[in-house]
Amino acid sequence: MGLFDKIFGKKIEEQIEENQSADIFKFDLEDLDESAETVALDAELQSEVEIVEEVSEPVHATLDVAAEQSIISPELEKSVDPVVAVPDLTEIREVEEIEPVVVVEETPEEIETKYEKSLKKTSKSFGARFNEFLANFRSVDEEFFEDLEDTLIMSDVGVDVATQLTEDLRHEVKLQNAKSKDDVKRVIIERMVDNFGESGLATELLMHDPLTVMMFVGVNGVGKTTTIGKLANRFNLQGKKVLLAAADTFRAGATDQLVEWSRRSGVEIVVGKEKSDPASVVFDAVKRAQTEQFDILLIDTAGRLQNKDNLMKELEKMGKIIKREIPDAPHETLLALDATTGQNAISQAKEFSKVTSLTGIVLTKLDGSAKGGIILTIQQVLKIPVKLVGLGEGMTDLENFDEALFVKGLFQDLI
Ligand SMILES: Nc1nc2c(ncn2[C@@H]2O[C@H](COP(=O)(O)OP(=O)(O)OP(=O)(O)O)[C@@H](O)[C@H]2O)c(=O)[nH]1
Repeated sequence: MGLFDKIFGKKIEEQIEENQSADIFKFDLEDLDESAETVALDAELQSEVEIVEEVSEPVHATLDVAAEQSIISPELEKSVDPVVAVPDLTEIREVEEIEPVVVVEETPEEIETKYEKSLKKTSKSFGARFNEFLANFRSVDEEFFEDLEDTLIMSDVGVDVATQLTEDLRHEVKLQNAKSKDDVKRVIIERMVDNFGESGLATELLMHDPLTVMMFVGVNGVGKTTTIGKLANRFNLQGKKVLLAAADTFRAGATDQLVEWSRRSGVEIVVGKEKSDPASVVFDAVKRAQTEQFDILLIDTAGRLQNKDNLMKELEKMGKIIKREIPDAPHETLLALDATTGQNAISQAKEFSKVTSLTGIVLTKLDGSAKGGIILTIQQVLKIPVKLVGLGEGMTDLENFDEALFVKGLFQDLI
């Protein structure tokens, strides 16, 4: 049974044979394979990593809950160089000291309503385009399919997916002998929904015992820090011991922002001095997470696509440091993408895929976007599962990605 049947519960005609030509996926994931260049880089990084281990006692601090001032304490400000040994300022906050967070368990209905509300803009623009297209419907001819392809492209489905879908629909419309406007509309939506459901990608976050390490990557401003804050809060409410690592030491203010989220969600954080080596923050955080038996470590990173080589080196270095302690970690490397950027998000995903192996996508700002249709492209073209969606700026506005709720929110005005 296709996703369409599962969601909308209506009987559909027999599906045409699944069209699975591998070459519809223009994005070639073999770019991810380790190249000779990467291996050479490893050797180079190896020596850097050693320095981190031997020389650097990473600078870290835990926010004093009461303190309103900067997270960098006076002692830390005085320390000359993060590579030179500095006093260990880390302290673990007692759970009692942490600000109480109101626990509100969401019902499935509430989650569904959230999806619906967040997808309003997308489904409105989707619906409007399709209704306009169908209003011009005369007959199923070549012009019809050309217009359909244009409509799909304008709906942020992406050129490759639009072309493939149109091709599928040519067969399907014939097969189902769809002639009337309603028949055609129905076939189009069925095919789109079922195509989506056929991705077969696992959308759940991968959790590991005793420690789950999740690394967040993405360009500036897409919502990494906010997502980490929301997730930290969620895990904390589930009774998990959560540690944050502020490994974006490049952008002034990035650490402060994450510290604020740690305070709001009531979890601990490891921070580095501004411009210190992000890998040393990661190293320290992993060590602490292990020795102090944290359940989850969430790592925030800097995203500077304008400098791909540096980004690659930095992510590789962090990856090596994590793997040295925990060979199968990071268990998740999640790319945050801003839904409002539409197809640009796809280009970002392709670029990041080249520098690091992604396990999933967090699609943020779905609530402010009319371009939620890009989820269809992300899953079909990139073959990377969307695992989380950001549905607002609030602490609880993060949901696991649910295909059925998404599709329902996207298409229900058209059914
Ligand atoms: N409406 C909406 N806003 C969001 C969502 N997620 C994040 N934002 C907002 O997006 C802005 C940027 O979010 P950040 O979390 O700072 O982004 P970032 O990727 O960490 O950015 P850098 O720290 O600069 O790398 C903030 O104003 C957030 O409140 C979301 O799901 N919905």
